[in-house]
Amino acid sequence: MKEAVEEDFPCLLLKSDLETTEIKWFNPYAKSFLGVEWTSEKKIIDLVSKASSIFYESYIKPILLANGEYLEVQITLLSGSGQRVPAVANITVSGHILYWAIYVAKERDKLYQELIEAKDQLEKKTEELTAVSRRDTLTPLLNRRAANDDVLKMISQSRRAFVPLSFLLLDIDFFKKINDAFGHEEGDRILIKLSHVLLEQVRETDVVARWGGEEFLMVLFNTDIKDIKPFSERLHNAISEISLPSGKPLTASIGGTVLEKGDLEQPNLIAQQLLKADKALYEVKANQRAHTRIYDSVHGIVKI
Ligand SMILES: Nc1nc2c(ncn2[C@@H]2O[C@H](COP(=O)(O)OP(=O)(O)OP(=O)(O)O)[C@@H](O)[C@H]2O)c(=O)[nH]1
Repeated sequence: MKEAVEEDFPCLLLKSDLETTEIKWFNPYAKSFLGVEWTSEKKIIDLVSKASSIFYESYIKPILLANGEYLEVQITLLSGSGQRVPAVANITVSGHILYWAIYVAKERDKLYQELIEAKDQLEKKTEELTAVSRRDTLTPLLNRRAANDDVLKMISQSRRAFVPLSFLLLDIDFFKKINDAFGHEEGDRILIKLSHVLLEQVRETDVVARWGGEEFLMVLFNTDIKDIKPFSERLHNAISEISLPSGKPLTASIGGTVLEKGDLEQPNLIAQQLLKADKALYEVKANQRAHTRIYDSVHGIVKI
């Protein structure tokens, strides 16, 4: 076997002056990689990027003076064609001469880049999957489980600094008749249109979900009984803008309740609030429909 000679080492080997950074010697690999001829004026700072040369002065040099070596330093080389090439250097110092062993880290950086991209894509996919798993299958609204999670967050926020939360259950009037008269597909289209109307009427901090078939849950943040009245009027008006194929307006009934400070200590808080809202909804359905009623712990069920 032939003896190893300078030409055989697949890394850049250099000797340079600690202070002036003048290159005293480099191996043939460095020569062909950098595309430069050796001249006594060549300096390390001519072979690396501007950032690396600043890094050399402010960081590499002091560490070499203190420790006598600096291993696995990341630098950017400038190749003969002016390309920026990531590299890793091991440097030792003897007297005022630095000994550099630099290996090109293009592949490692490519791999690292690919790993970062794969991680980004995974995170994006996870976000997409989470969004899909939170959404109702027909409408753009949250499904029941996601709404439950979000309302629990609203409640814990309210525990930290109390804000009233209004729970409203909305149920389309005579939806069975709509399905029967115009078909299930038309029924689905109405559910979607209504969902958009609900989303338009609430604030970003509110929760709107399809709670079941033709029943929807809205939890309005920082909203008490006096705020529900104008909201409910606006909402009933907006819903009536949805026309059925017969030309008649769509209507819905709403039953609600407001979470009060004292309620926060109760167990099964969401279920408790929904029971109250449901009682109010039952009253609307049993009477005029197309209106809102609120269950209030002091007054019982009140018309809005
Ligand atoms: N098109 C469609 N219909 C649905 C969907 N989910 C539930 N429904 C229908 O909604 C109707 C609900 O009927 P009911 O519970 O009797 O209520 P309603 O006819 O609206 O009567 P009131 O609530 O008393 O005004 C049923 O016919 C269900 O089949 C859905 O995803 N798409």
